[in-house]
Amino acid sequence: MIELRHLTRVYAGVPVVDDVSLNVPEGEITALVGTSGSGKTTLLRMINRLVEPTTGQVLIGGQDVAGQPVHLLRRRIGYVIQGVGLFPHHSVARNIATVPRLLGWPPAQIGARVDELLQLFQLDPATFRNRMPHQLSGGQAQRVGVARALAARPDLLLLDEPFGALDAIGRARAQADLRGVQRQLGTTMILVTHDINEAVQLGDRIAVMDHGRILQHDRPERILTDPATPFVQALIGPGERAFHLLSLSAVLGMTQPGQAQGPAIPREASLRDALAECLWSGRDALPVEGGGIVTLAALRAHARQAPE
Ligand SMILES: Nc1ncnc2c1ncn2[C@@H]1O[C@H](COP(=O)(O)OP(=O)(O)OP(=O)(O)O)[C@@H](O)[C@H]1O
Repeated sequence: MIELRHLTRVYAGVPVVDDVSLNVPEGEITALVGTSGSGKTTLLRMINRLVEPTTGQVLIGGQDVAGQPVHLLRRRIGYVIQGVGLFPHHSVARNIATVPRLLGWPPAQIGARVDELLQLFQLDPATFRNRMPHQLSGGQAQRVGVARALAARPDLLLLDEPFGALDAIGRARAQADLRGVQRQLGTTMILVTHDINEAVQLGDRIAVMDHGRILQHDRPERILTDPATPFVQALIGPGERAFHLLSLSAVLGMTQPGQAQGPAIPREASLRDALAECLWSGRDALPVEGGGIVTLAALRAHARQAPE
């Protein structure tokens, strides 16, 4: 567990992070979302001590980070920023191996870890291991950046707008990869984003920030159906709420017995995808791959459902 206790950072007499207390559970992604200048980056950087708090504490596994040598702390905390910052004169493999080398891992173990991570990010090791950063697309470079941050199995991964520079398709792919890798490795992650869509897609929990304070910290479903303040409601965008809710669940959980016409939808597709397909193809029900159907009526009911 990562505990932020009464964290405050003051610049020129103005608190840009203002008495923030937050518990980040292990093994989950917490998305920190808010408008530009709300203090997200400053809050994130106080966790790995790139910014020192004016007052307050950060505890990781019960230990105050203030008492730990910074270079040791940062080896345990991965950090990914927009634009990646890969070392331009080092190969992909050498970039990913940065922290394991610092830690003195045996070369065979480093090589195996590099290949394992490349595979996790769907980059064929034989093709990508020896490439130089300038030979990668933006999306590939971003994935290598995340792989590098994960190489030495950090306790925590901090991500600051990691996909901000990618186009929509690259971003969707990188988000899906990150989600998959997080599920597989169980790494605790804190993700800063100004994109509520990204927060809903990736966050097991979402913390909404405004003017240096956390306005609401909860499961995405709760944030969507029960926004704590008008600001949170405005950030979600009332017109998008139903679609966000549908994007949180898969077709699999909404499948019912029956027959329907036309092409089938994959079981792992989101309910939002199913709705889009119903509207696009003019169907009231879709067959689901592997059996059963999903109906427009069920989708409509789900989009209005308040969480229990
Ligand atoms: N080193 C600094 N000195 C003075 N002011 C700073 C410093 N770093 C950040 N600030 C100010 O603190 C406020 C919060 O900045 P921060 O970068 O944490 O916000 P953010 O929510 O991450 O914004 P963005 O989404 O635009 O990156 C801003 O008003 C910024 O100008």
